[in-house]
Amino acid sequence: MFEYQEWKHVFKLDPNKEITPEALDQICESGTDAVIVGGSDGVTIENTVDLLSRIRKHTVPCVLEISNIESITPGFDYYFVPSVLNSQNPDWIVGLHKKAIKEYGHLINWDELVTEGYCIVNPDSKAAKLSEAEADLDNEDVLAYAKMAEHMFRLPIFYLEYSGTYGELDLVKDVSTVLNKTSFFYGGGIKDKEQARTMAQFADTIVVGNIIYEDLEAAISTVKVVKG
Ligand SMILES: CC(C)=CCC/C(C)=C/CC/C(C)=C/CC/C(C)=C/CC/C(C)=C/CC/C(C)=C/CC/C(C)=C/COP(=O)(O)OP(=O)(O)O
Ligand SMILES: O=P(O)(O)OC[C@@H](O)CO
Ligand SMILES: [Mg+2]
Repeated sequence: MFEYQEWKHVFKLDPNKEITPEALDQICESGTDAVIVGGSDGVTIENTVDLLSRIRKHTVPCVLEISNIESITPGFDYYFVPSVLNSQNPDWIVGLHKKAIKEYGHLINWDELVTEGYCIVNPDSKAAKLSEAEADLDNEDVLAYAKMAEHMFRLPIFYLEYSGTYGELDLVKDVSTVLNKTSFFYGGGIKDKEQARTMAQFADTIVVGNIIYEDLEAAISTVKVVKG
């Protein structure tokens, strides 16, 4: 399956973290719909190309989630570009994007570029700090961002980012009811199959990240409950 709108489960691998060849084989052959390569710090062209070349031994679709201009490299199936809707600094919403497009616009295959409307709701996460997100939001704020993503900006993806901590189910449920055309990605704190199953009831796609590096077996177990 290649179309990201159909993905139910994805793993996010951090180029700045070590993963053994055996663990990477298990992730890529797990039955997940795709592997996203991305992280908020220490992402370089070297560790990105290294991880891409290792993942490419497998057939799983592979996405670069761009966190800085310097580590963009050809060879991914898609380029996911975050725009942090709740950032207080326009650089993280459109500013860095304008700079990148001015410089590399002629190289962009627009069919491979997919914009993610990020709403970062864990104020302690690295991503929130880096992108200067106003993350202490109430549920109505988050729902407003979700509606904005779909109806105003017509973004392909709304990404509710709890990075590092498990989210509030009622909010995830409510977000799912306001999104129809925009795909709803949920990420943050999924550590076992029960948590994966719960969030996958409401999100179109769940993103499993850090647990890969803490408990590989638990990470792998999140695939089957979501994909069947
Ligand atoms: C040659 C070639 C292939 C050309 C292609 C050209 C192309 C695709 C150009 C792209 C143009 C473009 C629009 C680029 C955007 C540039 C850019 C830098 C945008 C900013 C992105 C952004 C807002 C980043 C903020 C941080 C963020 C939201 C990162 C996402 C990843 C994330 C949340 C990871 C989780 O954090 P983690 O590191 O795992 O944290 P822990 O360590 O705590 O777990
Ligand atoms: O690492 P975790 O907490 O699983 O979060 C996944 C992803 O949303 C991070 O960008
Ligand atoms: Mg992480």
